[in-house]
Amino acid sequence: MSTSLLGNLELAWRGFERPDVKPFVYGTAGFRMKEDQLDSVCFTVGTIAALRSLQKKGQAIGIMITASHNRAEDNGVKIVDPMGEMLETDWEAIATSLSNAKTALDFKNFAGDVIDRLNIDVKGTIKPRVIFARDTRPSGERLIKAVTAALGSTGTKYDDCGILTTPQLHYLVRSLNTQNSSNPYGEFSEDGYYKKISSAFAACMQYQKPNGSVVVDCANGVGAPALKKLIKYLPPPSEGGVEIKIKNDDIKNPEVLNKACGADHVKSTQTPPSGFDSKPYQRCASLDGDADRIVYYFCEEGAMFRLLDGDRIATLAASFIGELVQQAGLSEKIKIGIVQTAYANGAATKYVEQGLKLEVKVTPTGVKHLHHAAERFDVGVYFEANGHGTVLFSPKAYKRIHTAEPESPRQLEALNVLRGLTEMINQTVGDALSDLLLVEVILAHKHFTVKEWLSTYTDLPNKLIKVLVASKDDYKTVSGTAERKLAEPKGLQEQIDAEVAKYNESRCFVRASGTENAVRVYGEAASSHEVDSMMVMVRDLVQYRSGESAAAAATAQQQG
Ligand SMILES: CC(=O)N[C@H]1[C@@H](OP(=O)(O)O)O[C@H](CO)[C@@H](O)[C@@H]1O
Ligand SMILES: [Mg+2]
Repeated sequence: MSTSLLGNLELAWRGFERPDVKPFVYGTAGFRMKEDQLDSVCFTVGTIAALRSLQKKGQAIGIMITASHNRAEDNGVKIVDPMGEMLETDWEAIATSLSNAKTALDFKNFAGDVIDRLNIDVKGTIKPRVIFARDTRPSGERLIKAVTAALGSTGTKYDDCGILTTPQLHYLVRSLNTQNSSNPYGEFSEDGYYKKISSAFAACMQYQKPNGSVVVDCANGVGAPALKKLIKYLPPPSEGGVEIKIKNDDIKNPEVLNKACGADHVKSTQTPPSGFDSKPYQRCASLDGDADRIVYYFCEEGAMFRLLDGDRIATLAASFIGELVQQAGLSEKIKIGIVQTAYANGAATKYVEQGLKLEVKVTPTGVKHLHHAAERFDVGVYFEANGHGTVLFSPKAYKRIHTAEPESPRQLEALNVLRGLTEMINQTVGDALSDLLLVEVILAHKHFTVKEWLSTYTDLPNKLIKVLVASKDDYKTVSGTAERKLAEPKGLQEQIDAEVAKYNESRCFVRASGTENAVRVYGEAASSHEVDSMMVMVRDLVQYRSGESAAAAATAQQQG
């Protein structure tokens, strides 16, 4: 083991001592918390990225500093693996342990153990390689210093890629690592990203004209400058391009980041961003603060709000790609599947299975789970209901699409659009900008207005609420149920089942959030009235149980 690497880390750690706060955890969204508590965590992440790169024989690892849809006082940091995917689960646990080291010596010893245990060659000639980027939060600039301190101590070669969206950083990691391969993913630069997706968009749109404009709420986040740059590469409306009208693009004032706007606000409140006064049936979309989520929506006459969420984007994409595959004569060779979580509306699942006749897989919450499940299909469409998702083409499907010989002009057209989609859709992670273009291509090809898109199926009335409990860790789900059944607290699931059975077409489940200190309750039923009443009953059951366990814990403490 390299004593100088560990010695350097030990010394440098002293500048980024762990604050005396509750344990850090690398969760579904990496580390996320108040920005003023993150410096030591960022030092840890720099160290982890360097070790991971060494383990991967010098391939580049990515670090993204963002807290997505949270307000500006929060920040977060996550690690991107070599092909642009999320960090492997085993390393999440390593990152968690290392971030909780209380002294420089602990930090050094733990890092040393990881190096020994995983047989990481720190003495050889391979240099670690890391690239990083951040969103528009002011704290990002300070946190980068903690990252670079660790990268410097480990002799890592690094690039500061500046202010980018999360999916752009994922794109860059994969592009850098495939640069000299037979199948380069794209040019390793921000411009390369815009060039790749805009030229693919133009290829997809060569046969169709867009149907009106789209208004895009950028949540006053990094999506705003990125979308402005992207627009410069897209064909202008006068030449058949889509007219994109940008809203909420104030990145100078951190106060307004994600404030009453953005994809998370729109999805969870089921209302437009505040101050939005679009015409009835105007197509609108909202990005989140780091532009990896997108939802669409519109208002009917009388300001009735209609949401077109991740479930809608998934069904739209799967049906369109299915039609193209069939037109191209490839339906025997390319199987399409959809991946959802338990939060997908039951009507969407039914529509996919019975209307589109496609297979649905349901995974636990968290994009990583969906991504891995989608990789098992030839074409895997995955979206969380909140608008995070993408479409994955397997290497086999990619090859078939790119090498098929068309036998008619109709087949040629379908193949050209499919080929465009394989380049335009971000294959590494959900990407709001690439998904925006995807939806625009599909609506143009299908000649769909938002009204027609909405009419493909009718959502079951639903509600998602958050319940604050004494200890969310008491809530454990039964494995293999995609979090739809509780194993603990004992007996609670039976009580919920008895309650839910009183309502029509009802479904309800309870699980601990992976990102917040709370329990989430999701329910749907035949009418809003039934949903409301069922949710109150289930919430009360959870709260009652939580009160009981808090009281039991207090008694145990007193007795102890
Ligand atoms: C119901 C819901 O929307 N949950 C979100 C939320 O996870 P929780 O584990 O539910 O807190 O944050 C995750 C990370 O952004 C996202 O992947 C997920 O979809
Ligand atoms: Mg996000």
